[in-house]
Amino acid sequence: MVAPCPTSMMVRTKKTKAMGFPTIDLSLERSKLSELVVKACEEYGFFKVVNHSVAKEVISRLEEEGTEFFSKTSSEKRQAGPANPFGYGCRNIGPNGDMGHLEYLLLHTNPLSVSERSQTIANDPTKFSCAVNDYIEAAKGLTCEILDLVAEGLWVQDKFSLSSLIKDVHSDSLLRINQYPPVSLKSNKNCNTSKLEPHQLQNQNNNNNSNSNHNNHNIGFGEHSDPQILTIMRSNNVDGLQISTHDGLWIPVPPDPNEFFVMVGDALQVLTNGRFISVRHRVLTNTTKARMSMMYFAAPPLNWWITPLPKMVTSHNPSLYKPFTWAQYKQAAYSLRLGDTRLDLFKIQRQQDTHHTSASP
Ligand SMILES: C=C1C[C@]23C[C@@]1(O)CC[C@H]2[C@@]12CCC[C@@](C)(C(=O)O1)[C@H]2[C@@H]3C(=O)O
Ligand SMILES: O=C(O)CCC(=O)C(=O)O
Ligand SMILES: [Fe+2]
Repeated sequence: MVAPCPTSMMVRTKKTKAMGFPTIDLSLERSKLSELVVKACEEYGFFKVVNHSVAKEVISRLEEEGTEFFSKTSSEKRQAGPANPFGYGCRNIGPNGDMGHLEYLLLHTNPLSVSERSQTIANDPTKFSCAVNDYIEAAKGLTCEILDLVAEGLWVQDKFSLSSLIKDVHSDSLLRINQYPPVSLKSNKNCNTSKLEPHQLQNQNNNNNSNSNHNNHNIGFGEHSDPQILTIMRSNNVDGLQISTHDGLWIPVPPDPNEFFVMVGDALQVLTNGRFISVRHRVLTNTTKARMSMMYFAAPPLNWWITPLPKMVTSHNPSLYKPFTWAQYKQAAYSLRLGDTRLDLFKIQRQQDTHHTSASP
């Protein structure tokens, strides 16, 4: 008899659990739909949408541009970098030493910025910027549709109060195209992490603290939440994304190139006064195939205030967060590490939070 080894059993039962997350059919009747969207945001901060109205051709044109760019030589790609924060990045994530097995293009969604950046990214900059702008418009449309459903499901008086945050021309929304090269098991074994600085190693370990059957070397993108309001994700047919449930279990997200996945970001957690929690997620590399993902991060203009919607605050349920502008929140995010829970900096400490229940003598 072959007995299962105790460690692998523990990994399967305690650390990753085969369970689902919601899939929402956008063609359903509106009141049902808004109820389902709110429930998914509350329970997972994550869901998949089907029957969306984004044209396949808009998705495939961006995917082609991404494939063309990532197949260039490293020195060609480096002309579009370094990502500080926009442009081409390879392995480095953000300014504070976080690293992953990926390369990416990070762009501001402002059409002028896209047009300028495309000069160093593509051989045909006009074709590149058209593909990017069309994708951004489609992703923005889908985001607004979802945010209007959220507002309806929460019975917020102004149904457009959430979508209007990202519709403004000065919106600070971003687009990121990530490519994760395959990392073979063999190269995992041989990977020499001693070449990394101590703080980088520390970070890889931080990103690997509560997870499934993997080691430090196949982290494509370490555990984090997205700072923005909502993220719309689409990937090719290669797996790797995992989301964390509220009780810390990791759920793999099977890829679906024809559909979109929606993530609640930190700013929506604040806008709903903690009723929704931003989803922590990470990407593990595939052993044979390259994953490509397209992330649209929906954000307000830099000088706009982020505070809980009036409907979400009552005397029994006071605001959990100090008011801050999106620029202040971004500044905090960029001063911290990828996996940090940056919203802690903006939490209001109330007296009952600081009281510890202890048996009185
Ligand atoms: C390590 C970092 C990269 C990041 C900025 C940060 O300091 C912390 C948040 C990171 C993140 C995660 C979601 C997408 C992203 C573009 C963002 O807005 O916040 C990245 C930032 C980045 O890669 O520049
Ligand atoms: O590639 C993915 O699926 C997720 C990437 C991600 O989380 C990010 O870019 O913020
Ligand atoms: Fe993310």
